[in-house]
Amino acid sequence: MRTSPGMTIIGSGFAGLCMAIKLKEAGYHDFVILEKAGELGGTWRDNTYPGCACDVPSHMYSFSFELNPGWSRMFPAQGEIRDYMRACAEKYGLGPHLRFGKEVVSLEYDDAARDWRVGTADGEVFTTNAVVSGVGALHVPSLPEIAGRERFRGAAFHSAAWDHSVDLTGKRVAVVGTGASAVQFVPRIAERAAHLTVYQRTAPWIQPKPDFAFPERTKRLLALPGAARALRNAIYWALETRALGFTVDPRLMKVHEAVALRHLERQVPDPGLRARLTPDYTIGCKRILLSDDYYPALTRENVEVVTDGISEIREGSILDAAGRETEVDVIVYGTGFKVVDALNDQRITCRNGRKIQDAWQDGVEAYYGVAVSGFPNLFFLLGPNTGLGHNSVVFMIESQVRYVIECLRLLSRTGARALDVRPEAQRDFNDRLQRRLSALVWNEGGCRSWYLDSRGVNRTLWPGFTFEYWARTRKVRPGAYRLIR
Ligand SMILES: Cc1cc2nc3c(=O)[nH]c(=O)nc-3n(C[C@H](O)[C@H](O)[C@H](O)COP(=O)(O)OP(=O)(O)OC[C@H]3O[C@@H](n4cnc5c(N)ncnc54)[C@H](O)[C@@H]3O)c2cc1C
Repeated sequence: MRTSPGMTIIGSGFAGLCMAIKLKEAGYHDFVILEKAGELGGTWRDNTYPGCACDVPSHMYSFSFELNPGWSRMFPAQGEIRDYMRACAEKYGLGPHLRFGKEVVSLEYDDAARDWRVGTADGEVFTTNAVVSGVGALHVPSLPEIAGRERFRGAAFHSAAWDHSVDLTGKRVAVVGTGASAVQFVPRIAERAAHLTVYQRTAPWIQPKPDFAFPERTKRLLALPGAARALRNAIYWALETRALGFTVDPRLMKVHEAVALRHLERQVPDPGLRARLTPDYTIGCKRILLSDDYYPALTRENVEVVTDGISEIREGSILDAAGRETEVDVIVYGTGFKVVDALNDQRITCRNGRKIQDAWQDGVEAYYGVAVSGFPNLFFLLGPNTGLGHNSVVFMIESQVRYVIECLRLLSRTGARALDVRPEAQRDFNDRLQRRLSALVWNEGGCRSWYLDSRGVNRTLWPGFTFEYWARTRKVRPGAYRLIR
């Protein structure tokens, strides 16, 4: 079957939904949203593990044009965010545009027709003038390469595919990994399991989480004209100050380090355990986590932290590198995700003569994270170097969506059919970006994190303040693009 929408959006997370809403507002109604899953929501649909919540305050982790005075708490839980996204889709009438169960597997540019052919796994082809990729970076679970993993006979699952049919009450549970997800679900498991063994490879930096439920009175106040906006602005600027340490002077990260160490000291009285939980790398080089209940969970009598590494998984046990064998009934992998750099995960072939993966053989890059030279009218949301370590990515998504709409307006104004960013504009932008990044915390002291690619280059984060990105993407510089008629 062949369909010809003017525009195709891939993914129905925050990025895809925002693009769709703003397209409609700008008067473009001829578009589809292709989503591989059976419903919308991206991250907040897939991750249903106990305790799953956002670490950006609710009033900032939402659309600026769709404020929600009714957020129940400072840091929203997964279900509330998913419901917010569903409500947005409903309010802005996205239903007729959404196509579920449509996994995009190929993007082929027809240079003569100036069209993209978007192929889905079930054989449908959408011929479209422009494509916006909102595929997200963190939705392919990563399972560790551990000898014997397949031999384990008990229940075993990844946090992003939580098996709710497995009752952990009274079980001997092992958690592998201590990243952002594990820090949220470990306290919940610890309450129920007979015994919990947490296998930690790298200790995360953790700061207090100023979370609380908003009293009804506060919600009523926030519903007054301008109140929710004022709170959002206050949160925005508070979060931006965190960028001073990330981006201006890494020495400022010492303040963050002191806060985190004090938190650890307060919550973990045992010096031996504390030593094992103290990170040995610069704070900020990996995402700083927020939690008030993770450390207390690790001090429980039924919880043990193993830092020796896992050498083997057996039918009913885990053997650690110190030679200790621990019998377990269930293994939960909190081992994060295979980071999908834009379309560079080999799951989607994308070509205009040459493949996009070949264009990226020296590293994934784009112009402002949005456009890649040689691939006209293909736009990325949260593309290369536009992720954040300090503020809400929804802010970046909104900036990028506005930029894409500006690109479409440029096409309408000039009568061109497509635009292609000039290679020199992309080169110049990325050279400056990487020069700036090389001096910052993510490259300090041999720090390794998923922010860096296999060559140790940061292709993930925006190295500055988010308002700087917002200001620089407000207008499209026509000189940066080649217009194709
Ligand atoms: C557990 C977890 C917790 C997080 N917590 C935070 C947090 O606290 N703060 C924060 O700022 N960020 C957090 N993030 C990052 C989060 O992913 C982003 O904040 C945001 O949700 C990204 O939105 P997105 O629309 O770009 O991607 P996603 O939400 O990942 O949505 C992408 C969508 O595209 C679909 N898709 C992918 N490939 C295809 C394809 N080939 N064809 C069709 N559809 C496709 C996916 O199914 C998905 O629905 C978290 C991520 C995870 C996994």
